[in-house]
Formats: sequence, C-alpha cells, structure tokens
Amino acid sequence: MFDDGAASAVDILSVTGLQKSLGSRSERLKILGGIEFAAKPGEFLTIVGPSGCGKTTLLMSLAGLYVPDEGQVLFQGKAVDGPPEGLSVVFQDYSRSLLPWKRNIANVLFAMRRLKATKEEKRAIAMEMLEAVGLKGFEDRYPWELSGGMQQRVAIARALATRSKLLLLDEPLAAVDAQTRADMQDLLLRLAKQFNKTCILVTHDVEEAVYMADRIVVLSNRPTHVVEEIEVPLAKPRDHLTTREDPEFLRIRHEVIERIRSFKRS
Ligand SMILES: Nc1ncnc2c1ncn2[C@@H]1O[C@H](COP(=O)(O)OP(=O)(O)OP(=O)(O)O)[C@@H](O)[C@H]1O
Repeated sequence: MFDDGAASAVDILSVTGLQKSLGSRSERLKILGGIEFAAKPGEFLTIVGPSGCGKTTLLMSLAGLYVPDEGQVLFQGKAVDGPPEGLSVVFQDYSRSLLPWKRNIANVLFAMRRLKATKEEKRAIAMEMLEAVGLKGFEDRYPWELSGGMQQRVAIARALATRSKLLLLDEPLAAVDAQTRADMQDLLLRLAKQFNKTCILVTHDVEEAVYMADRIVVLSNRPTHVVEEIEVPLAKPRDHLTTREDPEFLRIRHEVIERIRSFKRS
C-alpha cells in the first residue's frame, strides 16, 4: 500500500476524492463533495468551515465510522474501511464518552484492552497518562465527581494511553469554560509534542484554529470541499498573550474569518 507515490509514504493520513451523502434513501443530502488533504506525522491540523458544512461527517469518515461513497482515506498507507488501530477520537461530549460506572483509571484501562501488554504495564501507562493530563490523585474517582474540563482530560488521557499515532479531536473544548479552554489548548499542544502525536482538530472557533495549528484546512459550504490550506508559521510553544497579539496571528485570523464569511454570503 506504500507504493502509490512518494506523498503517501510520508503522510500519516491522506484523503482523496472523499464523498459522502447522509439521510434516508428518498432524501439523501450530499455532505462531503470530494475532500482532498493530507497530514504529516507530528503535524497539528485544524479544520474550520461554515456551520453545518460537514466537519463532523468528515472526522467520522477519517475514523472509519462512516463508509465513503467515493474516494478513500489512507491511514499509515492502508485504506480505512472501519475503525483502524492506532487512531483515536476525542468527542465534544465527554459525559457520553466516559463510562460513569467505571473509575477514571478503569475508563483509561478499558480503552487499552486491545494493547499487548501485561496488566501491570497497562496500569503504569494509564497512571502516566492521567498524570500527564494533570489528574494524578484522581484515578480512583468517578468521572461524575470531576469538573467538565477534568472529564475531558480523562478522555484525552484515554486517547493517549491507547498509543494511537493519530488523534481526531471533534470540538473537544467546546463545552468547557473560557479559562479552562485556554489551559486545555496549551495542554493539548504540549501533549501532542511530548508524545509525538499527529492531531486533527475540528473547531468552530477561528482563534482556536489559528492558535493550535501548524496548518489550517478551510472547508466550503455543503457539499464541502477544501478551499484553502493555510500554513501557520507562528513560533512554538504558543502563548495566549504573545501569540494572539502577533501580527501574523491577526493576519491569518482575518484571512480565515473572511473566507468563512464569504460562504455565508454565497
Ligand atoms: N445522519 C445524518 N442524516 C442526515 N443528515 C445528517 C446526518 N448527520 C448530519 N447530517 C446533516 O449533515 C450536515 C453536516 O453535519 P455535520 O455535523 O457533519 O456538520 P458540522 O460542520 O460538523 O456541523 P456544526 O458546524 O454544526 O458542528 C448537517 O446539515 C446535518 O444536519
């Protein structure tokens, strides 16, 4: 599968001609209209687009949770035809993705059940990941005993613990308050670097998209396609004061907002 061009040998994920319609047989709605993009190992991509354009549908298709009508997704050189190993999804709604009857460590361990390691090794990894997200001491609590931001950190620890190379993040910070959100943006960037993860983050928030990204993928209205890919050459680590005041940050933010606005008018 690695011999179809140099690009796929270096891309951890590549998407070509991806089309997807949803709805009933009599009322099919074309959502994805031929998506093309790729992600390199270690890259942090953000995906933005007009409301309802199909961002979640795209992420679900990348995760192998939707079967494409046309085109394909290659993950580590292999066509995705179901949820692949080595890829994890973090959803917006942490309260529905964590199992409330399991303690936090058990939630993390549950996601690791397919890993080839001893019980002790798995427990050590789970503890390391909970510590990495700042939840040392909370491993034996239940998710519902934690704040929203803390619950989402359990979900992130769980995604990290599976040793996935690629994290798909669907608006993971949309439900947390503004201060927690800023802290968690920094946490995600730090973890992505520390554990060498490739990340694809869907967000409604253009400032978040610019702050987090190495590259921004801008989608059009439905049926959606990629209209622009914008490199974000801002220095790392990013900082909520200096990065957000950087003229380059403001220029890119302006460009993305203008792009998305143009779709609202069309
Ligand atoms: N299972 C489904 N059946 C029919 N239509 C669907 C289904 N799921 C989503 N849609 C429609 O497809 C479109 C794209 O939905 P999707 O959630 O992928 O967009 P989005 O860009 O993530 O939305 P938002 O900006 O609100 O987060 C929407 O108009 C939605 O109503």
